[in-house]
Amino acid sequence: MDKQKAANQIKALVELLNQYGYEYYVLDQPSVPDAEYDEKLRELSQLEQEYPELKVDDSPTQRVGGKPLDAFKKVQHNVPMLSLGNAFNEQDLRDFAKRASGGTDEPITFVCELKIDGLAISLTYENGKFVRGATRGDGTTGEDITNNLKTIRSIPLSIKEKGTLEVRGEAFMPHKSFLALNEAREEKEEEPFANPRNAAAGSLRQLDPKIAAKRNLDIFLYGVGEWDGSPISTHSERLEQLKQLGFKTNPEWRKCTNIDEVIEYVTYWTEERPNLSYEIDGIVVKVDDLNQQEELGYTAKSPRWAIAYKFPAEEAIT
Ligand SMILES: NC(=O)c1cc2c(N)ncc(C(N)=O)c2s1
Repeated sequence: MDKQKAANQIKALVELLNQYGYEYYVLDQPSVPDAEYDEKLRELSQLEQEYPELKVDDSPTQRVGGKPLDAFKKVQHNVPMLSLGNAFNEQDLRDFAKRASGGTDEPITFVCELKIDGLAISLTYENGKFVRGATRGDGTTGEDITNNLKTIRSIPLSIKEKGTLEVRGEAFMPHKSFLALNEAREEKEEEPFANPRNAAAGSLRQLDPKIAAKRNLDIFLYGVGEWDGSPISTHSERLEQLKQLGFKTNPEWRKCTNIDEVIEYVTYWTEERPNLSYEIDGIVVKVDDLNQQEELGYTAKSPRWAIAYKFPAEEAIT
């Protein structure tokens, strides 16, 4: 095959395989059997071996790349990644809603989302390419873990969005991956991880991306940092936008037109939580309207327009 033909074939295979990967890892609705995916991946790897200079950054063969690092570089978050104030009971939630309405009884629309028990991360895309992934760190300075995040199959290596876009979410280890990992560790007489959150954090702190790649991590995106994207007026529109851009968002979010509906949602998920395939440690409640969020602003370290309801700590099953 001549070089131009190889370049066209590589481009077509990368696009096709990324679409297959999106269907499988983001939508959980594969359109082709695994064998077909594997066959196309083999064809792409062979072409890239024959023409290494034709490799492109968003090729699925580049997910587990990079040599082990000596250390992680520090990175600055231009838009700080803030922590959330906590609520521990119904009254705390009602007090939050009262403050959010400025003490009036004017009804406020909230968005409730599951609080994923993982590691807060930031993903930056430039001209559609995934260029940097970082931990939250202390909110203003995090660590560059790009090579490890590239191994998470539900993170797109390219999106159809020009300019700079920074999205934020939670990387986590699904229950199934956690149980398998601890079983393997016990067989090797290694210390098991105490919980999926520690396992996810430990995996993303690996200096060798080949180890992170084996940990079957996943991610849900739920917000943006730096983005001059199309103007929208609510957080719920933001969640829809993230989904349209090809990001994996958690499907259980719900718009609540008053605090009673928020409490209903919290009650439902307190019961339903054990049936999820991943760990959650609470519910995040946000004011939906972005102008109202701006009016409410921030305390020194948290937004006034959001709160994290924390589930009561589970008694350790002895
Ligand atoms: N610290 C934070 O701001 C957040 C932390 C989390 C989390 N662990 N899970 C979900 C959300 C969400 N859907 O907004 C947030 S927001």
